[in-house]
Amino acid sequence: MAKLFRAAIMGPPGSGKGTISQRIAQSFGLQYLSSGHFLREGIAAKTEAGLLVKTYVERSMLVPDHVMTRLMLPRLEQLSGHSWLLDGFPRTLGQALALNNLYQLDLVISLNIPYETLKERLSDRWIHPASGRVYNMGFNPPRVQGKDDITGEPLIQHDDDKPEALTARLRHYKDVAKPVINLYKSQGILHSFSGTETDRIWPYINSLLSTKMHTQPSDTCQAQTP
Ligand SMILES: Nc1nc2c(ncn2[C@@H]2O[C@H](COP(=O)(O)OP(=O)(O)O)[C@@H](O)[C@H]2O)c(=O)[nH]1
Ligand SMILES: Nc1ncnc2c1ncn2[C@@H]1O[C@H](COP(=O)(O)OP(=O)(O)O)[C@@H](O)[C@H]1O
Repeated sequence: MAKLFRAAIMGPPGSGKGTISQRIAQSFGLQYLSSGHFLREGIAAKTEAGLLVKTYVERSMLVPDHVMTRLMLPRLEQLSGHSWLLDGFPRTLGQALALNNLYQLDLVISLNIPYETLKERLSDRWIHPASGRVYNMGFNPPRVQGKDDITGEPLIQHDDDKPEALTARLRHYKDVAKPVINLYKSQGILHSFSGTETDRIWPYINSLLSTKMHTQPSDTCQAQTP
């Protein structure tokens, strides 16, 4: 059997993790798991996990590590036999160490995007809540304004994408992400990308993954894009 490929993508809110993950999933056939989307799905379906995390997610506060690992690690177990890409998990050192005990990641992508760019993008971010598909009125607008391309259902904006919530979110992201980034740097698997446009960063990520996965081919499972 081909060697499985396991990757994670990190970056502040609005840095393009979801956009790039969808491209990676489509191009390379990895299973894509977004922690934020997974949590919101549970909240919408009122599952036990959803009820547990609701107050944290609604206030943009980090869900405690022990809850997060209890939810995410069994999801990864279900993906055994597949190559995967994680977006939004691990977010803290505690989560990274818990993941590390079970899986050795092959690659971590870290996105460095200027603050002004993040602010602009998020004020214009629209989401299809059921699937997690992301739009931006300038960069990738829906075909019909305010409607999801696939289902035609209405798009929404997250409250925590508003500029007043953003500065605190970004500061918090940096503090929490630093030890995680240092861990992956020390393991030699961290690849950082800087810029203001996803379309300019994407060719570099595409080429990195082609090289890495060529020497370490993924399984042939279907991409599961949200
Ligand atoms: N203008 C512009 N918007 C972008 C670019 N890349 C992504 N976006 C949009 O910026 C917003 C944030 O991107 P997203 O992938 O959701 O970021 P995440 O929070 O890191 O997952 C979304 O509305 C995207 O459509 C870009 O290069 N230019
Ligand atoms: N790994 C995680 N650890 C703790 N909380 C998380 C994690 N991933 C997601 N969350 C929760 O879900 C919310 C939404 O996550 P996400 O969609 O990744 O948004 P963002 O990156 O824009 O903050 C976060 O504000 C947080 O409450």
